Amino acid sequence: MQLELLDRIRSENPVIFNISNYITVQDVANGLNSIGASPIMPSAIEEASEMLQISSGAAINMGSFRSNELPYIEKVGQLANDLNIPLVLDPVAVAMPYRQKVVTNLLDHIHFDFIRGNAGEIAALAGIKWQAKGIDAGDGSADLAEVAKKVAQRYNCTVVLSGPTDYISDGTHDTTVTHGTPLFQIHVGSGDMLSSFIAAFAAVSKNNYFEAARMACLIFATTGEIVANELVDEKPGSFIVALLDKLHLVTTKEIADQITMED
Ligand SMILES: Nc1ncnc2c1ncn2[C@@H]1O[C@H](COP(=O)(O)OP(=O)(O)O)[C@@H](O)[C@H]1O
Ligand SMILES: Cc1ncsc1CCOP(=O)(O)O
Ligand SMILES: [Mg+2]
Repeated sequence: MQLELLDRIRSENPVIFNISNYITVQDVANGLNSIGASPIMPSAIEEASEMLQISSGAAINMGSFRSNELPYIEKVGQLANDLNIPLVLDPVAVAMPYRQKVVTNLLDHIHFDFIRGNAGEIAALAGIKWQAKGIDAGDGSADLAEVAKKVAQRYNCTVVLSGPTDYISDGTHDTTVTHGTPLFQIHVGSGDMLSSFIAAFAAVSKNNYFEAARMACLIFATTGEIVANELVDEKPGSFIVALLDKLHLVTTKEIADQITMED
């Protein structure tokens, strides 16, 4: 288990390029900054290349794209592939038909090293029956480990299917992260933060993308769990402030003390 990837993010301070949604862009920027990475969120197609050349990871979030931004999104994806920059896709609400068409088209042209979504989103990409609900996971009875594995094999990438348990698969290896807190669900942007964290962990992982995904999930969820244990009531506003503070301060020893032998 490479908890030291957290220390490496803090010492290397990798630039992480993001196409964010406009709802949670500030959480993503502050989250990356808190953990020790350096976020950048450009929007002009003319500067995509020069911005990617200074970046060590990239995350594309499909939460609020406009159709006229699709050429920019494709260009960023292609450039990240050309430059060998680890690339994460967050297919927000992809069970909706128009988004499904756009995202599957993107996946046909660009190689994403990671796809991170909730159960509703990853089940939609797997073509498995599931009652998705907009940006939320929704309901269903599929075997989530199998759902993650199917998408990983279909797109030759590492998949993180997040939720109360995070399922991680690269199509060959599978693992889970069982830490976290339900408070993540009452803060819009938790999933978006996790997707950009995966890019930051991948940036310092020396191409061990399965471990990067596992450590991003474990460190994010465990930090949230530590914060939730210190909150007296269910307070979404206090949670995000305390989470950003703790992401900055948490040590690998605190994480190691919080997790169990099976992790
Ligand atoms: N009920 C829960 N208990 C513990 N952790 C959770 C719970 N729901 C979500 N998480 C955590 O919240 C983070 C965001 O995941 P998720 O809520 O699935 O994404 P999204 O916001 O895209 O739906 C992940 O780190 C996940 O482990
Ligand atoms: C509310 C909303 N609408 C489109 S994207 C978005 C934010 C999604 O954030 P997350 O997937 O992290 O909950
Ligand atoms: Mg989401």
